[in-house]
Amino acid sequence: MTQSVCKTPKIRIRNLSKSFGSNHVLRNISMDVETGTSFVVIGGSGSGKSVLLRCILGLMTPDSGSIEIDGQNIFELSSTQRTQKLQQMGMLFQNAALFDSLSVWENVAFALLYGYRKHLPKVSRSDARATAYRMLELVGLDPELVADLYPDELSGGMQKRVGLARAIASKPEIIFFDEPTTGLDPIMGAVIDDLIKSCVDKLGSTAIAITHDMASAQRIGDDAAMLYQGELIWKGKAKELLTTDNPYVHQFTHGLRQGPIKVETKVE
Ligand SMILES: Nc1ncnc2c1ncn2[C@@H]1O[C@H](COP(=O)(O)OP(=O)(O)OP(=O)(O)O)[C@@H](O)[C@H]1O
Repeated sequence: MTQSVCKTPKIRIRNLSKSFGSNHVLRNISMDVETGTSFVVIGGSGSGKSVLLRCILGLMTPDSGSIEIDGQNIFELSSTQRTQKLQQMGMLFQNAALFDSLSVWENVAFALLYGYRKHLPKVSRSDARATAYRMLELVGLDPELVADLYPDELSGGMQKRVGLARAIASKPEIIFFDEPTTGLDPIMGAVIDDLIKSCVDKLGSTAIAITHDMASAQRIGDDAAMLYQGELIWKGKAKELLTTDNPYVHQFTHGLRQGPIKVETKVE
C-alpha cells in the first residue's frame, strides 16, 4: 500500500485577518513556509508586511485565522510556551537596532546575557563572549578588531553584520529579516544577502524576509509572495519574481507606473 507522507510546514498560516478600525490590513492570508527554506514577502508601503511579521512573532493578535509553528497554533499556547517559541526565533531589524551603550560582543551575545532564559542554563560572560566571537567570525568580522568597539564606531555594513551575528547567536530555528539591505550600497547589499543565505543554510534555519529590494529577494528567497492591500495576490518561486506574468508582481518588480497598482502621485 502506498502511503502519502504529509510533512508539517515549519510555519502554517490560515485565513489570517487583521484590521485597525476600518483599515483591513490583512485579509484572509494563507501560506506555508517549509522547514529549512527561505520565504520572501514583497509588497508596497503599507501593504501589511510588518503587521504579518508581528503576528507571526506573536507580538500582535490577529482578529481571526491561525498561525501554526511546528503544527502548534501559537495563539493557543500558554505564555511560558509562547516565550519558549520566541526563543527559537531570531530577528534582524531594518536598521540593525543595536544597543548603543553595549559593545559589539555584548550586542551579539545579548540574548545569552540578558534574554529571558528561565528554563535554560545560565551562560557565563566568558562563554557568552566566546559565542559572540564565533558568530562575528561567521559574518566575516575579525572579533579581535571589533568585539570591544561600540555600534557608532562601525559602518552601516558592519552594523548589519553585527545585527546578523546577534540574530543567529542563539541558533534560532526561525529567523526574520526586516528589510535587511535597506541603506546599504548595492555591493554591500549583495554581500549581506550572501551572508544571510550562508548563515541560514549553515544553521538549517527557516527564514522569512520582507523586502522592497528585488535583487535581495531573489538572492535570499526560495519561495516568495506578494501582498497588495492586505491580500496575498501571488505566491511562487523567488526566482520567478521578475518573469511572472502576474500583472501586480510585474508592475511592482519592474517599478512601472502603469498597471493595476494605483499609486498616489499628488504633489502638494
Ligand atoms: N499598531 C497599529 N495601529 C493602527 N494601524 C496600524 C498599526 N500597525 C500598522 N498599522 C497600519 O497597517 C497598515 C500596514 O502597515 P505595515 O507596517 O504592515 O506596512 P508595510 O507593508 O510593512 O509597509 P512599509 O513597507 O512601508 O514598512 C498601515 O496602514 C498602518 O498604518
